[in-house]
Amino acid sequence: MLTVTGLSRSFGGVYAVRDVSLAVADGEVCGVIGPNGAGKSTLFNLITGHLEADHGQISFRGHRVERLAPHRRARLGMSIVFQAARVFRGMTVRENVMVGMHGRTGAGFVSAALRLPRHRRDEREITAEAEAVLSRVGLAEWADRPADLLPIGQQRALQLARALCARPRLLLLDEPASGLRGQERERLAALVEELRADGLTILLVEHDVAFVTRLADRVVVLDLGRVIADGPPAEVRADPLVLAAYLGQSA
Ligand SMILES: Nc1ncnc2c1ncn2[C@@H]1O[C@H](COP(=O)(O)OP(=O)(O)OP(=O)(O)O)[C@@H](O)[C@H]1O
Repeated sequence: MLTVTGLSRSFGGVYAVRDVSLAVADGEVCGVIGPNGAGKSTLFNLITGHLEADHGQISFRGHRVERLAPHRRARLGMSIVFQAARVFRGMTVRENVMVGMHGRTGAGFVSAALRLPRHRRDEREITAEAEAVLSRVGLAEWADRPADLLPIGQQRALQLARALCARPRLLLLDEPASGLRGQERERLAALVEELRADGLTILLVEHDVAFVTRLADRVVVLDLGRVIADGPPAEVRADPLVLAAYLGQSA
């Protein structure tokens, strides 16, 4: 699904990501962890196209994408949930999902303004699809509530719903557990597990090691911009290099 080869990016002569290679197989949940400043966010932004690499290649579903703009990578099937993403205030949960879907329908502004039959059909389809995606993330009962009044865990689920509307092949999650407490974190983990069971491929960049090692089939560990371990969670957790990287940080 995704292959990253020899990817590097520096800021002011200091490498944030250095010669990173990794591969994510179809249907896999791949986690990326690492201590503070390891290069996780930089790697995430290089893969999505929000940062440009100095060197290296990124292949996505057989296409070379490292020079493509983010929206063109999205069109190939990458969908992103950003850490800092917000919901639209003053809109309901359902509207929050629908607003991103309008760009995808065939009928344009004129048919919408004149309320032509094609526009009305599109509206019906969009509403039905929004309902489906909200059920998928467990928000169906919240559809008519103002989105900004949802608890943070459900706002995170709403962001996932919006990302799913694009029918992605690869879902990229940037620190999805940040700011979530016990039960909310559990619910998000269950949701990611369901999406995996549906066959979605997921790249999960996350600070919370327990959250990642529980969900991921494979974990890539970064430290100081480099990959220091890559393997099944149990193996990675016992790796002396990984332990040293995290212990070094707490020391
Ligand atoms: N835009 C930037 N300009 C300058 N330096 C940057 C920039 N972005 C990242 N860096 C540096 O690159 C290194 C890696 O940062 P990055 O944010 O990718 O790490 P991280 O693993 O996501 O860290 P954290 O877990 O703390 O969010 C850090 O030393 C950081 O200071």
